[in-house]
Amino acid sequence: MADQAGLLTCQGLSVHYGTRLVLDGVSVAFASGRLTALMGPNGCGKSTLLKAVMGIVRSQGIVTLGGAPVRSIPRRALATRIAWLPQDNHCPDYLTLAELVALGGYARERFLRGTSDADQRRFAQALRTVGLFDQARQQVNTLSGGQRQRAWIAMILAQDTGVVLLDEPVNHLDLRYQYAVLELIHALAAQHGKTVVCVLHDLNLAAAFADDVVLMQSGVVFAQGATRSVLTQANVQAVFDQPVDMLEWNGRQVCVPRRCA
Ligand SMILES: Nc1ncnc2c1ncn2[C@@H]1O[C@H](COP(=O)(O)OP(=O)(O)OP(=O)(O)O)[C@@H](O)[C@H]1O
Repeated sequence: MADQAGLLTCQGLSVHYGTRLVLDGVSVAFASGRLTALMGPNGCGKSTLLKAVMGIVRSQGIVTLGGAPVRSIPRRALATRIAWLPQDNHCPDYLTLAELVALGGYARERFLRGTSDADQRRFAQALRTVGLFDQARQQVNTLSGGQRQRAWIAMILAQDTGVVLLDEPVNHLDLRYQYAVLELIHALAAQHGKTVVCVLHDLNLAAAFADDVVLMQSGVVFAQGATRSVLTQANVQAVFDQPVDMLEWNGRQVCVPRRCA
């Protein structure tokens, strides 16, 4: 049974940027132990939904975690329960990889105590997991785009929260690391019981790794549920305005876009 403490819900969530409504009454539930892919065309509101959950943008509606309104949770406590990896991440030039990952443990540090041995072990393990342990002393700005992306993922792992929100975490990654990182993200849900929400553009990666899909269009939820029931030819064509074939291969759905010309 899903852990209710990790249940993240949005009820009637709306966001305006200025006078423009970009999220229109979104109601979704993200269960623990499951990897949910948040999908939809560019500009449909995926990042805005994650920002609204984190309270980064002003919203109407209610977000709850474990039944309690997220707004009622103090920011520092929230950082021990929800980790959010935005789409574009920047850090000061001088920061090393080890220092970046250690930032993930900041919310748990106790006043004047610094980091514990257990924290240090967790940071080292996070770096090993993303294959960057040997680069720990290297400055983040000297890493390649893909290595940098893995460094940020290590920071999120070091934060060790029950809920993990990832905005396009496999951007810039080569084929091997797309799969390695998504295996890892899937394991966070499947083996560690975390609630994992991941913005993905690649339908085939979603079909391979996601338990559930929330498919958005123009600020609303077009379909949500088990991956297989959401990633249908009709849904995909309607939302992306692109003819596709959905094939079955090795018990998995494969999306093949059709060339129109
Ligand atoms: N700070 C902002 N001010 C004004 N409009 C914004 C702002 N941030 C996003 N928008 C607009 O809100 C809409 C939703 O943006 P959002 O970034 O949530 O989309 P998305 O689904 O994550 O897109 P993508 O797949 O391209 O990352 C877009 O039309 C975008 O231009």
